Amino acid sequence: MTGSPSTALRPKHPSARSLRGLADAFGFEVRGDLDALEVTGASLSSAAVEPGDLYVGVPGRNVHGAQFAGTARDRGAVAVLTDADGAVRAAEAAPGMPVLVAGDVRAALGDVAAWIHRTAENPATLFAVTGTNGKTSVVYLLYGILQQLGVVAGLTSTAERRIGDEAVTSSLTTPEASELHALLARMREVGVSAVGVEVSAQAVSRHRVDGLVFDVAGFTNLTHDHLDDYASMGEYYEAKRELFAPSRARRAVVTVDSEWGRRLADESPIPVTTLTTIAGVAADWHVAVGEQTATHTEFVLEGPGGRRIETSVPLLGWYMAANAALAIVMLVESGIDPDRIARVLERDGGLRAYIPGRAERVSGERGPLVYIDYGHTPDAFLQTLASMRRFVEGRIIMLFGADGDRDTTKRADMGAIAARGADIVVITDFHPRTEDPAAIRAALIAGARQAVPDREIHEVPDPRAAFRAALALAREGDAILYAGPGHEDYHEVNGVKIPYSARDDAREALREAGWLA
Ligand SMILES: CC(=O)N[C@H]1[C@@H](OP(=O)(O)OP(=O)(O)OC[C@H]2O[C@@H](n3ccc(=O)[nH]c3=O)[C@H](O)[C@@H]2O)O[C@H](CO)[C@@H](O)[C@@H]1O[C@H](C)C(=O)N[C@@H](C)C(=O)N[C@H](CCC(=O)O)C(=O)O
Ligand SMILES: Nc1ncnc2c1ncn2[C@@H]1O[C@H](COP(=O)(O)OP(=O)(O)OP(=O)(O)O)[C@@H](O)[C@H]1O
Repeated sequence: MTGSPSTALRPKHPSARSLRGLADAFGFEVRGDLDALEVTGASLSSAAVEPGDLYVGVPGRNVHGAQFAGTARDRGAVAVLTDADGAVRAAEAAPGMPVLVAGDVRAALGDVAAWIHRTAENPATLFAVTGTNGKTSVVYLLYGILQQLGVVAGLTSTAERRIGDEAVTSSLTTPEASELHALLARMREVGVSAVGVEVSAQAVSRHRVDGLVFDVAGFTNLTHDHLDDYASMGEYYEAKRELFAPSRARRAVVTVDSEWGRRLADESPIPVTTLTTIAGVAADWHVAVGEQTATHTEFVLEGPGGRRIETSVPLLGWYMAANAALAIVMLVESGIDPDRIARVLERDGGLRAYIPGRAERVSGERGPLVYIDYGHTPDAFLQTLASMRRFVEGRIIMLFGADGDRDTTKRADMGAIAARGADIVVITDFHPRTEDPAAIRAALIAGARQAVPDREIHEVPDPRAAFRAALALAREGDAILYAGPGHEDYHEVNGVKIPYSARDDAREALREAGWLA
């Protein structure tokens, strides 16, 4: 695998298409002369424009993108696509640059990007995964099983975008439509025939997956998160539900462990296959979770016609069995013979998957177990702690912080769940962004204290010092769960991304302590 800095992936041999043809195909009003102009890509970030691009100026929360048309032109953009307001700004910023005018630019972008990159022609099998927790995991599990089946696969997730063995770091969970279609075009060039796409609620609301029809859309769960972007859980649910419409997906696989999942299965207008981990809940497929160890989770998946797959996933937590089962059923719904999947999993002794920063064990054979996790919701805390309790012999020390400038209403619950589920709690800073980090820590500590007044709590603002404090408290047989940073390689303070990899730092601290060679 090759890692490289975050950068959008574009096709190496893009087709040049007539700008006039694009304007005609979409009925855009044209200002300026388009004749003889050709377009090879699209970007809605002026900094990411490549020569031959259509620069897409969208009205944002902070600024109107059209005002950066001058920078986009300097970088080689051939024209601007924007709205009426943006057209005025673009004319000021880049006089003489041709402008295409749309009513709602974001709403047009998916189809425009699909047209430019011809992604509707010979598409790969497309899988979408949504839900509050588990999206990245399911996308990696799909990718892993597809590779075991000998399929050249791709993925886009919060952690990485992957084309076969090539990987780049992600910024958004779901790329903007311009980037997503370019990525799919690049994947087609190298023969990728199946792609897993992690779809956030924001992506559906903001048209990032427009211009695509997924073959199978999967749903994991819905729990408290993003209530800064959505006014209520009901609105958050509605945003996710939109993915399960005939214009966006052909069929669905829905985990019906929760009330939200059952509601989605009932309300979805596309064909739905259901899956549950709960005995007694009616569903097409049932998952029985078996032995859970520090490295593996065993499970049996049973479905229609007496289908039975008994296997394991090399990841911690009952929910990874649920995630793996969802991936398997999605593959079955895409047309892959379940017996073939069963044979391949048996041949390989289970699923092969590595998910960066999802309960990733960084400790070695000696000393406390140390996991770095991406969990940043109350439910993720609850599930991971419960899973660890099943095999951790000693104490669990939980280290975490909470995002600044993001859903503040979940902080008390995060503190409370940590205090109830762990033996020692260490509170640190985690992307305070523009908020006062001390206030974020105070909210977490208040939640923890209210739930368990006598819980041992340490407050250590600097994450490096906090991990070392947690490690100093740990003995052989204990475990440290460092929740939040996952795969990330930065710490965001006041708009500045300071390099910080919890995984690397934890390994360094383990070496300093003599626990790791
Ligand atoms: C709330 C939200 O989704 N915002 C996204 C949105 O920003 P915005 O509308 O505020 O844009 P803006 O800053 O006003 O800028 C307007 C336009 O000008 C462009 N611009 C701006 C400045 C400049 O110099 N040049 C330039 O071209 C911007 O690229 C943008 O197109 O469009 C931007 C451009 O793509 C995104 O980077 C930005 O994501 C921000 C960073 C974000 O944090 N989004 C989160 C909420 C998000 O989408 N999260 C989900 C879910 C994660 C999860 O499940 O946990 C995700 O899919 O990542
Ligand atoms: N099915 C699940 N149910 C509950 N919690 C889960 C599940 N799968 C994973 N988790 C927890 O949620 C954390 C995040 O997992 P993952 O990255 O797969 O979710 P995600 O939906 O992609 O999150 P995000 O959208 O924030 O990237 C994990 O580290 C684990 O703690």
